[in-house]
Amino acid sequence: MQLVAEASDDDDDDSETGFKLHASSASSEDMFFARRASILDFDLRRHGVGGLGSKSQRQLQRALLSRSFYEGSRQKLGMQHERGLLLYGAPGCGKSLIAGAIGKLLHATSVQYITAADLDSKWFGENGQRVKALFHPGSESKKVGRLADLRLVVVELDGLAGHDRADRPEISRQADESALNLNVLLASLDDFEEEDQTLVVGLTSRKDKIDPALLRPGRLGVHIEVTVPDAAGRLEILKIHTATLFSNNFLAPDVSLESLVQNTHGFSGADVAQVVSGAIALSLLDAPDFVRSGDVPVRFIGQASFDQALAELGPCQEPHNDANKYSGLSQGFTSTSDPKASFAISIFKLCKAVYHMQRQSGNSFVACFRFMTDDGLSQGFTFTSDPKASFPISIFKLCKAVYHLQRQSGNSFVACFRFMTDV
Ligand SMILES: Nc1ncnc2c1ncn2[C@@H]1O[C@H](COP(=O)(O)OP(=O)(O)OP(=O)(O)O)[C@@H](O)[C@H]1O
Repeated sequence: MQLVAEASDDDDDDSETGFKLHASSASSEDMFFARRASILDFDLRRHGVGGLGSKSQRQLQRALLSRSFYEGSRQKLGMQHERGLLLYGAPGCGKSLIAGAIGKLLHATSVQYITAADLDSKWFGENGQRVKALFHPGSESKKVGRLADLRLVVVELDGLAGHDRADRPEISRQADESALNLNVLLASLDDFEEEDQTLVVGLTSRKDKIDPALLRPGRLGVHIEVTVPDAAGRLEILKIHTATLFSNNFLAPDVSLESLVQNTHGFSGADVAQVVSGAIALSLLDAPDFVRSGDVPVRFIGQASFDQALAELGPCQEPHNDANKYSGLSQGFTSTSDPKASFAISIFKLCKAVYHMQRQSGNSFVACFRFMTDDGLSQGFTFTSDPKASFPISIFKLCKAVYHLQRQSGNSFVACFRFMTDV
């Protein structure tokens, strides 16, 4: 467990739970006022999160609104707090970042991150008592009259609350521990009193693996999908990650964020951030004297460094999107097969998507495949269609190659397509 946000240095030690309560120097009234202002004027970009669409922002705003009311006013309105939220979606798209941003936006008194490893190593075998205590520190705040205190508990659910391990005897001990921790988590959420000053945010990249019992209203009842950013989202993320370079005048005039947006289709927020940090590092490596002196001239980082960072990251570094996201994209798309569907169905869906895309974009394509095994992604391959061959021949050859690889590697695949209109 890691305590990542603290409102004040003025701490009271809570020896029962082992966690610290932070006395806020602001009055309850000030805290509610600040919280209300940020909820009403909801914009996660201010807290460093780009690309979260207006629908998801609105959903989040609605879920947090009750936190802006004094207890009495909330009860008069008959409004109930959401006890928990679930942020789910592809890795590296900002789930943890959003959880942290929620903490800032709500002026949370503290934010605690808990992973399955924390629970397994520290609390397993203690009947979950300490885990329960972890979820109920809000009552301590109430006892000492800090009515505006709000704790955010962020739980990494992957590896904790899954139900997929249960039928695999070789990992039954892990499954037992997972089940115990899940039960403790469920019990803790159920024990919440209405006025508890704790909000739980669960994070997962595999919502389908989470026990549905955890996801019902009253537990982690609000589900917000955090998707791979679209072009507008990538621009927001690029702006966020280049803001310091920009304000310190380190970007050369030839840097075009729009061209980076065009060339980062299918990239997660983390990939985009990596392009920016890669460009900074590459331009500094080319000028060791500046590194030695620590005196970097203005307009130092040019488009070439960004292009090089992009080339090093590769066109299919992290194929993230799922099969339904292809429509309306002109540059390419990423498809992930449904692990529950047969291979034939998955490849049929993929071909349908490729076919629709091809009608918009021309004949030639580059396809990059990776196959998923239990251990993660196997190597996969890249396929470039022959510009002289007809589209059906090309897609047939691709399917044949995919079929052969699939026989060696299992059922599921991740495919990343790009269409070349001008070849
Ligand atoms: N939407 C975004 N806006 C701005 N930066 C982002 C965004 N998404 C990712 N990043 C960058 O990538 C980093 C990693 O993102 P984060 O850890 O929040 O992803 P995640 O979805 O929680 O990933 P995982 O599921 O692998 O834990 C962030 O610290 C940030 O630098």
